[in-house]
Amino acid sequence: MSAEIIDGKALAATFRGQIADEVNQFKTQTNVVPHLTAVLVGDDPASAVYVRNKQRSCEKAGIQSTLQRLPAETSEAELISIVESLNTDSGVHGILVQLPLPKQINETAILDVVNPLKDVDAFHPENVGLIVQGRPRYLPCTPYGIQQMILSTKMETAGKHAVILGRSEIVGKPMAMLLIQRGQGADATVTICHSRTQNLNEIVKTADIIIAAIGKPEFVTADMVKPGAVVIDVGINRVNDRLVGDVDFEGVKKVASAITPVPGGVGPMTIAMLLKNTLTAAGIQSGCQ
Ligand SMILES: NC(=O)C1=CN([C@@H]2O[C@H](COP(=O)(O)OP(=O)(O)OC[C@H]3O[C@@H](n4cnc5c(N)ncnc54)[C@H](OP(=O)(O)O)[C@@H]3O)[C@@H](O)[C@H]2O)C=CC1
Ligand SMILES: Nc1nc(=O)c2c([nH]1)NC[C@@H]1CN(c3ccc(C(=O)N[C@@H](CCC(=O)O)C(=O)O)cc3)C=[N+]21
Ligand SMILES: [Mg+2]
Repeated sequence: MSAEIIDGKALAATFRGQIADEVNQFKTQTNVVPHLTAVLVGDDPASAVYVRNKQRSCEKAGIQSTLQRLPAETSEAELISIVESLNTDSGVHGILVQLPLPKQINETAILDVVNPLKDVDAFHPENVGLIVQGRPRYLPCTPYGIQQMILSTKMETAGKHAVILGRSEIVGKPMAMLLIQRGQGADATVTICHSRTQNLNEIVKTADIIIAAIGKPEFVTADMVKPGAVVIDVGINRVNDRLVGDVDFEGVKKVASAITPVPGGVGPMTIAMLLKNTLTAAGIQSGCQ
């Protein structure tokens, strides 16, 4: 038996096509071009991959995209003032500050100053609060994309045990929040594991759905996976100039019922959801929603 490969690249292309149509309609109705500005401080390898693909996808969907590259030595005060000027620039609808930030910059301090209406990552505490309460303004791109991928498998998630590896604000925590909500592609029973978790292998072995987001190449191996589990690989790791996930794909695909590849899995879906959020942001700021 070999797992169904969840083709994130193809699924994302379908979503991007729909979004491009909606962007077109939006432009005709409002004369406004949705505009996303990303800020990249220094150079993180996963961020570099993201930036490249994001720029291209925005262009193809008719969304204007700007990248502000800042040197690794940029101070927290300098970055705050750049974010503040984007906040008040009415031509910019979405602001995305690439994480991780260099050591001298406190990430929370930066995310707190992003205008919540322009926060297409959904990292601002107001947006996080709305997600936790089940009334999201924006859905966090990576978890939202993953939920769409799980939905595409037609697997029932209600009552299933989802084990998330990693507790970051960008993937692990918001993923748990989406999966415990009521409704389609949710209603799961969720466990979050992290670097202090005891008996991690035994916990993972009980999962119907495994979501690996720890940034450790090929950490999840076949012996940790219950036969028939759905395995989502979020990891983006560079190993000898090759992109590998957090899951040992070749081993795990022999026991899982469905699995996402890296590349071509979660990454492209993250970008598709970012485009969707940028269009939503332009709508909110043009009084269309
Ligand atoms: N494809 C996509 O769209 C995206 C991919 N990524 C990728 O996903 C991965 C995770 O990213 P991100 O969430 O930002 O990562 P972080 O580095 O912020 O967090 C990693 C998490 O994994 C936990 N962890 C680390 N080692 C272990 C271990 N041995 N056992 C159990 N838990 C462990 C950490 O625990 P603790 O909290 O205790 O330190 C932490 O909670 C990275 O490879 C990143 O590049 C990220 C975002 C989007
Ligand atoms: N504020 C913020 N928000 C993020 O969502 C965010 C971030 N910072 N920092 C970096 C991580 C990483 N991330 C990726 C998204 C898509 C791909 C992606 O497109 N991956 C392709 C790569 C294809 C290739 O070029 O080889 C794939 O997996 O197929 C990768 C990585 C978003 N992140
Ligand atoms: Mg930092």
